Amino acid sequence: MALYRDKKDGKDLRIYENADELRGHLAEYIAEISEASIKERGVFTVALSGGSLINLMGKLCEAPYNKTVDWVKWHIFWADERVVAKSHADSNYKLAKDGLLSKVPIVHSHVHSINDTVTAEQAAEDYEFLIRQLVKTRVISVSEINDCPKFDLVLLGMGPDGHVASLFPNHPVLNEKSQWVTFITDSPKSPPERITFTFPVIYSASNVAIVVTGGSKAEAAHLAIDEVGPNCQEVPARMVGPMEGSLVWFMDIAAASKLEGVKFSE
Ligand SMILES: O=C(O)[C@H](O)[C@@H](O)[C@H](O)[C@H](O)COP(=O)(O)O
Repeated sequence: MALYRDKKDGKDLRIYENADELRGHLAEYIAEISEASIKERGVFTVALSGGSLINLMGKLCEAPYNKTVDWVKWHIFWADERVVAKSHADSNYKLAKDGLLSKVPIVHSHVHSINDTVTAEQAAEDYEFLIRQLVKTRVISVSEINDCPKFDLVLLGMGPDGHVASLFPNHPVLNEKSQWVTFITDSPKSPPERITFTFPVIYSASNVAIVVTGGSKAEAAHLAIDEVGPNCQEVPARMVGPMEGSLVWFMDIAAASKLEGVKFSE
C-alpha cells in the first residue's frame, strides 16, 4: 500500500516507503493499463525513458506479470533516446533490451527504436515519420483535441534538475509545439545528442507516469508539484500537463521529502 496517496492539481501522487515497494506497485499499475488498453484497442503502446526507470520496472519480468501480461500486444517506443549506436552502453534501447525486453516475449517488430545510423536531426525526423505511419494504421491512437499521437502510457524519469525525457530546463525545445519528435545536440546530461518527444505528445497520452526515487530529486519534485509562486523557475516536470489523460507520480519517501503538506500514515 502507498504510504501516502493524494491528488494535487490533477496530479495523482503515490509515495512508497522505498524503491522496492514502488517497484511492486509500478508493475501493477503498468499491467492494469496494458490490460485495459488491449481490451479496448487490441494493443498497448508504451513509451519508455532511460535512467533508473528500467530497473524500477523490473518486477514486470517476474511472476505473475511475466505470465499474465499479454506481451505480444505490446508496442514499445522511446520518449527520448540518446543518439548513439544501439549496442553502445549509453543507449536507452540497450538499457531497456538488457533489463526488460529480452526477458519477456515481446515481438521483435513491435520494438520501435530509433535509426542509429544518422544524425540526431534525421533520427528525430525518421522517428516522427515512423510514429505517423503507426497513427495512420491505428496502432497508436490519436488525440481528438490536437491530432497528436495518443500513447496508452508514457513512462518518464526525472533528473535532479527537473528534466523529463530530454526536455531540459531553459532549453528552446521546451516550447516546441509543431513537431512530435525533436532533437538536441547540447544536452547538459551526457551524451549531448538526443531525440525527444515534445510536450504536446507527452500531454496527449492517455496515461503518464513520472517515476522518481532518491533524495537528489526532492527539490525538483517540490518545484514540480507544489505551489511555488510565480518567481520560481519552472522545472520541465511541472510542464507535464494539463493532461488529456491521467498523470501519476510514483515516488519513494526520499524523493517526496520536500513536498508540502504530505503526511505519512503509520
Ligand atoms: O536518457 C535519459 O537520460 C533519460 O530518459 C532521462 O530523462 C532520465 O529519465 C532522467 O535523467 C532520470 O534518470 P535517473 O532516473 O537515472 O535519475
